[in-house]
Amino acid sequence: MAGRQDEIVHEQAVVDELYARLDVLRARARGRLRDVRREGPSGSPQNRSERDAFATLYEDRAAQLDAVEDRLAFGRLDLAAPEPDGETAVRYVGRIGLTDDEQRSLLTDWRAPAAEAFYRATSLQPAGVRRRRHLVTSGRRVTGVEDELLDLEHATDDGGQLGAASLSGEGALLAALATRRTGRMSDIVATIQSEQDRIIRSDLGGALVVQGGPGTGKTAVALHRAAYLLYAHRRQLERSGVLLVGPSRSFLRYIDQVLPSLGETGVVSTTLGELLPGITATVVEDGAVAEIKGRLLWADVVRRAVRARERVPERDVRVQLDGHHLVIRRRDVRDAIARARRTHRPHNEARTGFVRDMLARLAEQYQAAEGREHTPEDRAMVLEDLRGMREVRVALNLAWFPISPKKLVDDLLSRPHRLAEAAPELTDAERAAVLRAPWAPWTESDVPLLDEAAELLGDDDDVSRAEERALAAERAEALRHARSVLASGAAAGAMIPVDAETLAERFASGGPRLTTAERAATDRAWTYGHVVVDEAQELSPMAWRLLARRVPTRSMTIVGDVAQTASPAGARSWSAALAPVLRDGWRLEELTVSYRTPAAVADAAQRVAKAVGLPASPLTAAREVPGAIVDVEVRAGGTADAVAHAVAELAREFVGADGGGRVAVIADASALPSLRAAVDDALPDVLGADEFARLAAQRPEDQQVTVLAPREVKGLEYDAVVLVEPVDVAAGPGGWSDLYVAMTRPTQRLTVVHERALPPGFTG
Ligand SMILES: Nc1ncnc2c1ncn2[C@@H]1O[C@H](COP(=O)(O)OP(=O)(O)OP(=O)(O)O)[C@@H](O)[C@H]1O
Repeated sequence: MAGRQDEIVHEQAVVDELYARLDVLRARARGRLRDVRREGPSGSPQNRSERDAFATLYEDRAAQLDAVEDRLAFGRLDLAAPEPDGETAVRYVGRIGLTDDEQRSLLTDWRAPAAEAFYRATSLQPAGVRRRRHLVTSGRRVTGVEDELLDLEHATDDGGQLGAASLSGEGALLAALATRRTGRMSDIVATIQSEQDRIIRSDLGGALVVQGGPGTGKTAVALHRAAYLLYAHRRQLERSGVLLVGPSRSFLRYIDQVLPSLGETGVVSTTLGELLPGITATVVEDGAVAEIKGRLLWADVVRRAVRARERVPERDVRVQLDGHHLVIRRRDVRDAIARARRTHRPHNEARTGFVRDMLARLAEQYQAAEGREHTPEDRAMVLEDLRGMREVRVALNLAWFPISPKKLVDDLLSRPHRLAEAAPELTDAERAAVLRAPWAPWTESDVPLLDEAAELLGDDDDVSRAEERALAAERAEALRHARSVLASGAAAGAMIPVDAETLAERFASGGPRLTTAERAATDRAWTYGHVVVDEAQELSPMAWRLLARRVPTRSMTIVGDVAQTASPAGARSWSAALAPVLRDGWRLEELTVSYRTPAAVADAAQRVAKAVGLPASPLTAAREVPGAIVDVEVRAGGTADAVAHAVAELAREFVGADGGGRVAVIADASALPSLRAAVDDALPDVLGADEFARLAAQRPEDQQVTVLAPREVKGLEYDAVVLVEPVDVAAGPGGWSDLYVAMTRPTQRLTVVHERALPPGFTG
């Protein structure tokens, strides 16, 4: 024991030194920020924008250094041989890389190649590692060390354990898994397992699908991969950005601390419903309608709907200019439409050419009617007159109607004749299911249709194009300037890795605040360097089309579980879901260890999945928790009381007054109101009025005790779950998948309350 205590004292000294260095760097970044701000708003606009740009860099750096306080250093590698450069054979691994003023490495960033062995080395393949040490810390204090000896030849009897176990840093891992849930996901950087690390560090190129059962760390891995890719491919990704698509706002909130704690803030996180600027689609739609709207055939439907706005009139239209009769001839319109279509430009943009063509034909008729050759000035005037004539405008609009994506899709979904014309492949019943009132609120499955429409229509906005050209010129100028600033060494003192392009963008954006993420989030057609999709099994074929457009390189990380698919529009097989957009251009990785659920819960969920034919991946639980399943069978009508009693007891056991600990009741949506009332009745007696008042005052997203439907707990987790009448959950909109999701939410305890028989497999 004394040996171990000595080790802790030794590591404390190292950790103290690392925090001291962190404090120095923080003070420096703040000092520089103060200096820049002190200069005030004087000087030329160029100087001001330069100062703003540097201020942002220092702010970012200060924020990054603040974010890494918790568990700054968590690992140590003792290497078998001195490294080639003669540096020390001991390497510390932490949240970020730190060097001293002479650029000697003090701490290795977990994402650096030099840290890889910390996650991957095993006693069979030690990769030069003799000992791997996990540092257990609380605040800045080292409270323990956990050693694994990997290179058995050099093993000494120093209390370390053999690294043959399949879990690395088992003690640290199990401790992390057993801690109370806070309602926010935390990073797993200190305990990433080797099968997870392989995925996190997988190449940037191409699409990577990560399939894994519930609780295998898919979300955690996806987030750490985003942080890794931003580190390993910073130049490429910082400017194009990374997009993270999650299933709901509450899910995004659940994960929103992970990337900042890894020092990364540049990821655009969104749901599909909020992906298009100017649209917030939060209405939950009936699954059957979502399925119809998610079918790929809508690509053709929307295309036809656009084409329907380019149409030859039923008859020629006669107009008069200065007493001369002119005819908007059907055949001219047909020719002009054909010619405009041949440009393959979006509808609203191609319209300009169509109108110009038609006006030119009318101007020719006018010249013929006048019987004299027009000078260029005459011609310009005639064209101007024609353009100003109301009848001409109306006739040309009818032939080629300028229309916004919203209007096009709204018309399509609210006007039976438009839908019938554009979607002949749907049955009458399907069309009736899809039709809704004009300007009804947008739903999530409308978003891919709106995006499809926006692609085909384009934005008829000459102004924005002109602005873009001006911006490009401004950027080029800023780049020239940034290069000269860098050459002058002005950024060197900042100790901030910055290249000319990044600096130029900061200069050119005219202000300090416009990050890549912000610019990307407001530009519908932005193409990202990488896209991460979580709960990807829920996406419809049309949603995949939309996402593929966001990343022309197809560099994607797609994580999900086809056994948890609740939406009828979603996927039951990755091949089927991805073939239309990726063909076979994707690679598959599987995660098989459940870190969340206790073994008994994971086993029960697997048995049910197998019994009902869900495509569940193999799943081994990382840990046993005694008494993890509690079966409460009640007489008819006794459910609400039993649930209330169970929740109250679990709240007493798991919920802390410090805000830690989460308990959820999960039931079919129809049962929620009565269960909520029963729980609210029971809690004060068991917990006391004060504790109940504290819980009742919590905001919905922070509630430590909640009553929810399966779709609301997707991707989330709780210390304890009360699952109510499993057969009813399975009969709900998400079917057996909903039950599978509900069963696999707890980290410690699953209490099942039921009046009717449990589903097949539940009890083994
Ligand atoms: N290597 C690890 N170290 C510590 N905790 C881990 C590790 N891997 C996963 N976890 C924890 O396990 C839990 C489940 O992880 P996560 O939510 O990423 O799983 P998932 O596969 O996305 O689950 P679901 O399919 O239910 O959405 C989380 O609390 C996560 O922090």
